[in-house]
Amino acid sequence: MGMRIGQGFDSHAFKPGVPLVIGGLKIEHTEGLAGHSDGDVLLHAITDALLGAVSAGDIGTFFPPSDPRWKGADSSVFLETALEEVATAGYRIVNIDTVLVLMRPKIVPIAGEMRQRVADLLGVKPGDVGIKAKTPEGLNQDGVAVAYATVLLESLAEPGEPRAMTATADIGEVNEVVESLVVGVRDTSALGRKMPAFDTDDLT
Ligand SMILES: Nc1ccn([C@@H]2O[C@H](COP(=O)(O)O)[C@@H](O)[C@H]2O)c(=O)n1
Ligand SMILES: C[C@@]1(CO)OP(=O)(O)OP(=O)(O)OC[C@H]1O
Repeated sequence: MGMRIGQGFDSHAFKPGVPLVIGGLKIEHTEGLAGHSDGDVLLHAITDALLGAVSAGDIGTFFPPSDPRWKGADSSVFLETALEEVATAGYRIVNIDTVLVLMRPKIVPIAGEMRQRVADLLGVKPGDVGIKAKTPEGLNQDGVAVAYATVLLESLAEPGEPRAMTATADIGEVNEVVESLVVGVRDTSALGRKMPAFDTDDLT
């Protein structure tokens, strides 16, 4: 069975006066994340992990930060495109694991809800989504939220199930091919090459 792995990373600085959105969830907090879009650091990392797994580029190649269409955009739009790329390449998600690195807010109390929301957006079961969080202890990055995502994909074709192959051919063309093969055999002998002689006496 064909498997593919992808990884994604993103970071956004905290900024007062904007809503905090992580993993598609609006979270009650004093600040949000700065960004051209809604700044959803987790969905951006997952989007890149999915695109990377099928070698389809990255979030910026599909949605350049210079394009005004993505100003304030809901990041689930980016995720949808990545999911389409995965499906077009012939894969589906096996599971996804993530790490959020941020000082505040505490993620564990809302991790279950976030897992459900991310699973819904990805079209997978909550049990196939990992949400973990760490503080940026010793990194001097208290004003930043960072996200890492890893995704495992499997081929849509069942193991051992050959891909359907169909072909049509004109009977005239088939006859021509058969004839050319027969002529080819004749030609071989005509070139004077020794043909293996089959003698029943060789069989003991
Ligand atoms: N924003 C965060 C950060 C951490 N947690 C939880 O706290 C645990 C300990 O984190 P350290 O960085 O101090 O090792 C971590 O394992 C999480 O369970 C959190 O919920 N939200
Ligand atoms: C999501 C996009 C969309 O304009 O912009 P941002 O919201 O700034 O997010 P980032 O992860 O910095 O860059 C990727 C961009 O494609």
